[in-house]
Amino acid sequence: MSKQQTHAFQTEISQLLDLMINSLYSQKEIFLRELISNSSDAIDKRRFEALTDASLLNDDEELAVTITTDSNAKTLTISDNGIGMSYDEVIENIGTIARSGTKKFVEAVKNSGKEDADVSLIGQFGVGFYSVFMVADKVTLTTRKAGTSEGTQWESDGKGEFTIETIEKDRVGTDITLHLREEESEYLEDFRLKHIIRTYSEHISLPIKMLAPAPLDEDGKPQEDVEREFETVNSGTAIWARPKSEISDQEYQNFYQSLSYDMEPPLSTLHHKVEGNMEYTSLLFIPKKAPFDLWNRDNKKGIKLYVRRVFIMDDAEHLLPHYLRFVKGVIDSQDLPLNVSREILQSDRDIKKIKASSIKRVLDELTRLAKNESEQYQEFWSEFGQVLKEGVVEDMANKDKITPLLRFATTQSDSAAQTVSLDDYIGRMQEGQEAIYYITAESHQAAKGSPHLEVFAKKGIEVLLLCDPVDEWLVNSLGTYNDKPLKSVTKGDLSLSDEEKKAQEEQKEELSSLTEKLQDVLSEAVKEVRLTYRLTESPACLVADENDPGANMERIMKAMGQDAPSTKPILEINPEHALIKKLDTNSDSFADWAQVLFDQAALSEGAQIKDPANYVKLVNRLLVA
Ligand SMILES: Nc1ncnc2c1ncn2[C@@H]1O[C@H](COP(=O)(O)OP(=O)(O)OP(=O)(O)O)[C@@H](O)[C@H]1O
Repeated sequence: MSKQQTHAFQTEISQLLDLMINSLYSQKEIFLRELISNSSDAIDKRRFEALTDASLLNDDEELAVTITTDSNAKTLTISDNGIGMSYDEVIENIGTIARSGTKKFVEAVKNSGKEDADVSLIGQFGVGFYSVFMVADKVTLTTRKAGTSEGTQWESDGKGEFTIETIEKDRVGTDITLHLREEESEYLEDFRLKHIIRTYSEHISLPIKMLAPAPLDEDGKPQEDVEREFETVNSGTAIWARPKSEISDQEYQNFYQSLSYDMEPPLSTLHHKVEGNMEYTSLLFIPKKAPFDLWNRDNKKGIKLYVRRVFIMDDAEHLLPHYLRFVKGVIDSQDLPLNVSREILQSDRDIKKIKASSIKRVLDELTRLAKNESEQYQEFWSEFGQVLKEGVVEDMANKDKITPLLRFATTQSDSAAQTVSLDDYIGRMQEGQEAIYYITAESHQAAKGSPHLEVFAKKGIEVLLLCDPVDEWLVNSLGTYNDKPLKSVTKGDLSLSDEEKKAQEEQKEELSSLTEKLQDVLSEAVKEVRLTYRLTESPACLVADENDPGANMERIMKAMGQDAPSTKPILEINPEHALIKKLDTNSDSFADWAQVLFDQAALSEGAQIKDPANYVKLVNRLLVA
């Protein structure tokens, strides 16, 4: 039974289409790349599904993308014999459900002033199909899903609505016909179309076909009565299968772009052919710039797996670990079976070996960059450092390789830029300094301003300033580096000389009634009150007990929606500070002073105080007094 319906586009898609039609003027030609890439994906899917259900593909059927034009009707048609779509899939994929990138794309286009940049965003945000409305005022899509007998037709002028109906269609696959706008007739010219295909889709490992020119007659004019044949326009060879020496930088870059939609050339290109027991080729790229979806944990695309040039899946997970998710590329195995499943991949020994070698290649390359091209490495670090840090936690086997690649902000410089390696730090350690000191905080500013650093500044000891969320896990996993333990400046005791210890013991005795009274008054908020020698300018600070997680970790756990055990901090007071010297345990306002001291210590760490209004009231009362 035929059904015809009219639907409104989802609001976000309408906004997107409005931008396509009215705001993007340059490089409109990329619509063709987008359609070819969708067709190629659809063909890959059909081939893949046919591996387990042979009825989905006839033996004699050549899988290809075909491009035809009709200059009278002013239409351009892109056809494929890929997997196709069912009626419901068309509704879902094209029109009603915006992809995750749609909203971001709309925002990015609105925010950017440059037209070129606008167009480059289309691929990155996965909104490719809609780019047809840059050149067409009406688009007709007909499709039939492999394994079904019914076709579907979708049509729209891109202005708010589309119609959809069931139709008869004799071939499996998808045809997309663009009714070109008056001013876009260049896309009817063979020469122009071939140029676009060669520019963007040269490496698609599928034939892209167009009608060959008609043979010429004796006068050199095209013969009109002979039937023209289809010819393949792209070279269609997989670039990774060619010898390295024959591939130009530009070719590598074009291929990288087709994988990543990144307009910049990659930072590094790693192309290896492995022979012997296990044969495979890997072509990996390290990008210069982070893509917008780097932090999307569901985004697993990065490395494409091929088996003897047949695309198997887009799934970086088994081929590279999560912390190298920014690497793009292809791995093509000679030995795996074509019908390899995700489950098999997970346990396959060869895949594990390929993964281990790929990790090694990427980390070796980063080590090389860090050593020889430090400026480039620094740029890499500012884009991907936070992600690479996850590797120390995630990949124990390679921890020793990753750790020297880490870069930190420290008290040595004013800037928040992460530029200091642990080797740099160790090279600058003071005589007798046993540990690598660090502080974790919510922001660089909070870390830098922490009173805990006062004594370190006085002694000239450098401290790592850590404020990325992953840092807490990082320092826990690191434990030590080159036999030097990593130590938080906010935890536990400072190691001291014997004389210092003696002097402190005496002072502790002297002030014991003060610390006891403070502890009494603040018993709900603190675990202990004790003297400190880590402060020079502040009256008090909070420290965590040696085995407690610490305030920053608790804050992060809460932000992640996890139950953090609430541990009480230790209040340390600076016996040399005028305020502490003036504290009078017998005064009526002692409890007020104690509370203000505690709140100030929390504030100076960048933490929030429980009752800000009460704090203000107390301070004012004390000021007036
Ligand atoms: N020729 C086609 N054959 C089968 N399905 C298609 C075809 N073209 C598009 N689709 C379906 O429509 C969806 C939307 O396509 P669109 O180009 O907007 O985004 P995408 O291709 O998913 O994103 P990206 O550009 O990041 O790959 C596709 O994911 C696919 O499911």
